[in-house]
Amino acid sequence: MTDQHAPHAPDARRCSFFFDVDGTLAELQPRPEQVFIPASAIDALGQLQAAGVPVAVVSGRPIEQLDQLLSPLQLPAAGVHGAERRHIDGQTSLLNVDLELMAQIRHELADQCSRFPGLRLENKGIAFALHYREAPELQPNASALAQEFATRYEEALVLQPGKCVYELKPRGASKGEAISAFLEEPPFAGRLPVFIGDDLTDEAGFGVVNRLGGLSIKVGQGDTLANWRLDSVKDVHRWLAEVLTALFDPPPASHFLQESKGSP
Ligand SMILES: O=P(O)(O)OC[C@H]1O[C@H](O[C@H]2O[C@H](CO)[C@@H](O)[C@H](O)[C@H]2O)[C@H](O)[C@@H](O)[C@@H]1O
Repeated sequence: MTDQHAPHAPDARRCSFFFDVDGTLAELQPRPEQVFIPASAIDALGQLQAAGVPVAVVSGRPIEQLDQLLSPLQLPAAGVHGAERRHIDGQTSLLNVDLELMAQIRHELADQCSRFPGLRLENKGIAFALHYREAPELQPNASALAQEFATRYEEALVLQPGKCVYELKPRGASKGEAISAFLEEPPFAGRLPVFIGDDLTDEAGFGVVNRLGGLSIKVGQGDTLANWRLDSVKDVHRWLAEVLTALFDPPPASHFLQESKGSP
């Protein structure tokens, strides 16, 4: 990683923007249900969209939750790490998932998790997250349990480590695939992709964006495929404000974006 700053916020008229949510648009919180996106950031995203700039959110959360977090804005969205995708026309595509098997897995996981008070099971219907943020001492147990289920149900599930969480996502779900698919469709197609994310699940998106010569931006520390870096969620919000300023006024220099080097 270098300290080199990006020269300018990109020209939004030429870009398609993809934003991760937790740790990027929203500060992390002890519990998933405590998360919120500041109204100013929602407003900024709405202004971009209203100006005809394609904007989508790409998250590990289900789209239903993304709509609540972004209310009153409703954006094209990829949820559950790309397993669900809502297009610009409001139609949603879903990965083919065996719902009966997922219900059985949920049952078994809930049963296993009850052995570890403090370990929180987030049930997303077609994916599961084992959160240990509030009980860090349970990290090895969460890891072992997630690994056991990923192995036992390898035809259906893939282990996705995250921040104080081990997620079991449906096989085939990928943020990279979701961003690729958006970029094949109007209004995203033919524009420079910009993707901002903070976590391991975002690396697949960074890879896709890099191959297309776009702007990949990692929030915070850690090895990454991303070419640029922002230090914090607050810097994401400031950078977003810069993008808007550059869209409506002459572009100012960016003081927040730093070039990043290193692989995950
Ligand atoms: O892809 P994202 O939008 O970044 O979502 C990733 C996961 O975020 C949530 O978990 C994380 O954020 C929580 C709230 O800040 C935090 O408590 C937890 O430790 C983090 O792992 C969410 O609960 C997951 O469903 C998302 O997949």
